[in-house]
Amino acid sequence: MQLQNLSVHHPSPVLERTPIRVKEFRVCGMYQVTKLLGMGSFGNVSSAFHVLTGSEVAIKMEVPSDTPTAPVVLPYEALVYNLLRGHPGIPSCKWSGIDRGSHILILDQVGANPQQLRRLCRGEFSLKTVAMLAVEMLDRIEFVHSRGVILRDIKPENFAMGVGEKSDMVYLFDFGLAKLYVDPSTGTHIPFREGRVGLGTPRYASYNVHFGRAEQGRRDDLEALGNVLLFLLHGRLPWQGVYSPSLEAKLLRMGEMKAGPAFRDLLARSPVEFTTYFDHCRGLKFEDKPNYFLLRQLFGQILVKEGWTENTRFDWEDGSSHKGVLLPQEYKLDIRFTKNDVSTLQYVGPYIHYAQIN
Ligand SMILES: Nc1ncnc2c1ncn2[C@@H]1O[C@H](COP(=O)(O)OP(=O)(O)OP(=O)(O)O)[C@@H](O)[C@H]1O
Repeated sequence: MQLQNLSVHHPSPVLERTPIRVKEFRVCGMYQVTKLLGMGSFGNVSSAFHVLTGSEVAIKMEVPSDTPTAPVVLPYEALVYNLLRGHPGIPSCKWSGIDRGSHILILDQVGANPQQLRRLCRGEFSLKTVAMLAVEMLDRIEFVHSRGVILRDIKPENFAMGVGEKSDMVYLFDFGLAKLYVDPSTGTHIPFREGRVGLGTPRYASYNVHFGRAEQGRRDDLEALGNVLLFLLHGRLPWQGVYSPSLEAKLLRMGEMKAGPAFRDLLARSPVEFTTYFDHCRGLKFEDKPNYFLLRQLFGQILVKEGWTENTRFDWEDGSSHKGVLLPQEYKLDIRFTKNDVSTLQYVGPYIHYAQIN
């Protein structure tokens, strides 16, 4: 297929769905809410635009429960966004506070998450695509860790491509379960605790989490990312859909699978770099700093093995040139270069700008 023929703005027959309408109203007097983007465990996220500038944002709202002791998450998440302010690939927080009794967080909008993009790509991501995403995701996680924060809920749905001019950027968002692993008053690592089970999303959680070694650290975020990448590569993880009479038993069973032959079989069906990746993560002690560079290198190695070289160059109609990899069908995940370094990813294809939930 002629790359020049790809029209980025062609509407998608697959994704042209009727948007879920929410009653139109304004937040903070200036943001006109238009539609629902998603529902989380703590509230709804809606799309809105600024009535003067027209800029589009995502508004996360949490209505406090009637029970006064019930935890409120959004003000806490706003603090984390402030800590992470200014880094590319983290939505910037434009405002947070209380409006008409609801906790509000106004954020940059993000687009399709890897799960949705995988479905767009006929349910299959190439190894190159997974490796390219891995490099970017590792960078986001390293940044968050560098600010003294661990995520504790790494899952595909918490990553997304940007929208508009930022559609070439992998974003990391949703910091509702994030936690400081560095004590700000002493600068020391938080102590290790045992006993609490099941925080985050069990499908991707590190095996430690299943066995009550639940005070998570940087190693657990990275192990969870490894599980996310295996999921994106294979489309399924062996511990999905295990049956157990109780949640506790199920978590234990999943943990056993992550520590046993089911996991080894999965690694045997995956590039050897994944084994090195998990060996590194699981070899870390609680307080150890992961070697992010080594982990990124592993996926760079996969890209080279897959035949991706810096000389694979595509020239585009608008005069730009970049280097990329063809996905199944007409979809293309692309690495765009700035100066002489791999910097961002971009999906270029007829449907891609319609990949947001609307
Ligand atoms: N900045 C954003 N731009 C676009 N959509 C967003 C944005 N933030 C959240 N969403 C959408 O809303 C959904 C729920 O948001 P989020 O994950 O932040 O909420 P949560 O209550 O923490 O949910 P969860 O139970 O998944 O942890 C997301 O999966 C996504 O579809």
